Amino acid sequence: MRPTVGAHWDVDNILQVGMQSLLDLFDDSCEGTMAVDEQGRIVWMNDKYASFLGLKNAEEALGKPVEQIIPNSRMREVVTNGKPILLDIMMLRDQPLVVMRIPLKDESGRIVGAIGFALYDRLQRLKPLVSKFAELNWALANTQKELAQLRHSKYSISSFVGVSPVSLELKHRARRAAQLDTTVLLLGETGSGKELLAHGIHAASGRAGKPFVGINIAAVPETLLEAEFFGVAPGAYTGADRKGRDGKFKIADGGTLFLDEVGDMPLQVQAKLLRVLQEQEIEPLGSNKIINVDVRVIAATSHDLKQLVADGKFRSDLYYRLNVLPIHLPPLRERVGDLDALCEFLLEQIATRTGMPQRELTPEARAVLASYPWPGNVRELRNALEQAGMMTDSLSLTADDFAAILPLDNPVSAAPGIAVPKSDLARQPDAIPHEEAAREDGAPLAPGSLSDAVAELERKMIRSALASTNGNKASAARVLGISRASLYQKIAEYQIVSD
Ligand SMILES: Nc1ncnc2c1ncn2[C@@H]1O[C@H](COP(=O)(O)OP(=O)(O)OP(=O)(O)O)[C@@H](O)[C@H]1O
Repeated sequence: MRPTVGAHWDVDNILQVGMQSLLDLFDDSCEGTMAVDEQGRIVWMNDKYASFLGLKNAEEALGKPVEQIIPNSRMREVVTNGKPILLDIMMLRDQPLVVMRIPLKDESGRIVGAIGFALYDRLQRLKPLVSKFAELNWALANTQKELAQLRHSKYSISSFVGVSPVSLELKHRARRAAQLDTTVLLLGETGSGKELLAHGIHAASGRAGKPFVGINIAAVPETLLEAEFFGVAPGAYTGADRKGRDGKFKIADGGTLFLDEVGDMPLQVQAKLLRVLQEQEIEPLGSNKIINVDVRVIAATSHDLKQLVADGKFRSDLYYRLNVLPIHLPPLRERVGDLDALCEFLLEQIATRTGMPQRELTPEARAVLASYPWPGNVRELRNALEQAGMMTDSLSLTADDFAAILPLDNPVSAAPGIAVPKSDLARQPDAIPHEEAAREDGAPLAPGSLSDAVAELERKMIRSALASTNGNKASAARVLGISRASLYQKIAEYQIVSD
């Protein structure tokens, strides 16, 4: 027995009357009203809403699936889960509508449909809310557009500057690779243009309109790599990842995923990558749902992958899977015929970026550059040109300008795994020779905490290593004898600015 209120009212009555009054109120104050059945088909609509929607009359909408008449409608959601949406803003015909949707249930509680109310002309009191919504919508659309632009390739194959026969052949191979939708493996020393070429291949491929997503495997801590690749399901973790997030494979869906420094991938992740390459499906962490993806992989490495396979550090099955279409990028010293074109291009780029006048090279300077082994390849060449330009006001860069920059007497070893000459370290303003750091002369060190001193030493060593490898982190990590992941961590920790 339900409790009664007063003499003539019982609770059921109050609810019924209350509901009727509420519906009347909404019907009266809302311009648009409509109802759907349990299948999401429109069963009723008022004439005002019909005319707002551009229909001749309400009958035109009857019996149609709601989305056919109102594309953004969430009425079906309400019918499916039985939960009301009491206040929502919906864009319709480029206009914001304040809407309310309520499920309709029969006496047994079964959902039989839903009713919706929309306000559009009389929004005066809700104006601040609606303007805020419009602002946020606009900002979101802009950000999405920017992101999409960023994810599109910045370069084409012709951005790879090179006129020597070997470069022309390389670009020819890249163009062919672009037409085939297979995995590509780019092999070459650091700074030789692997990433640039990967962008170019993507841009020349049928996937050009879709995202180009890059990931530097060496820069991601091992523990985060799987999440970075495959994503995280909502609720799998607490904290920032609580809501879940897409992995790079999902983001690159339809486009190209560039796996830089693939040789640095831990064995456990290699097994998972192999599966994705074979099946074209991923399983986000913490979910047991398989998601299909359509991604073309371009992998790159400066390591000898075959050697890594022989050493048991790289899976041979993954190696064969990646090595379908290998492209070898020769080091700069093997294509000196490109130097003039490259210098001209880089000097122009530097001038544009720095706002300084564009420099030229004297014939002697060209000869000096041609005789240098360029272990850091084009990246090192650009740094050398920029440094030389900063040291003189003259429009011409001479051999002397480079003498102070390039260690000609003591060339850096050309192979990856660079041995940095001491002269190199000493030339850097921050460098501290080992002798000084050790203070074998017994001179007292300034007092202070040991950890501060160690941090300072680390900072200086990292700066020196980066400077002597022209900002190449892979080589700098090797010089320092630490993993690349820890170098990246320390760079972030000490806020060291590097290329
Ligand atoms: N042929 C080229 N023409 C123009 N710019 C080039 C060329 N090769 C390399 N570069 C430039 O040199 C820099 C290094 O190139 P990139 O990052 O592609 O090398 P990488 O081989 O991927 O190096 P890493 O192995 O260190 O990642 C970039 O700024 C790139 O634009």
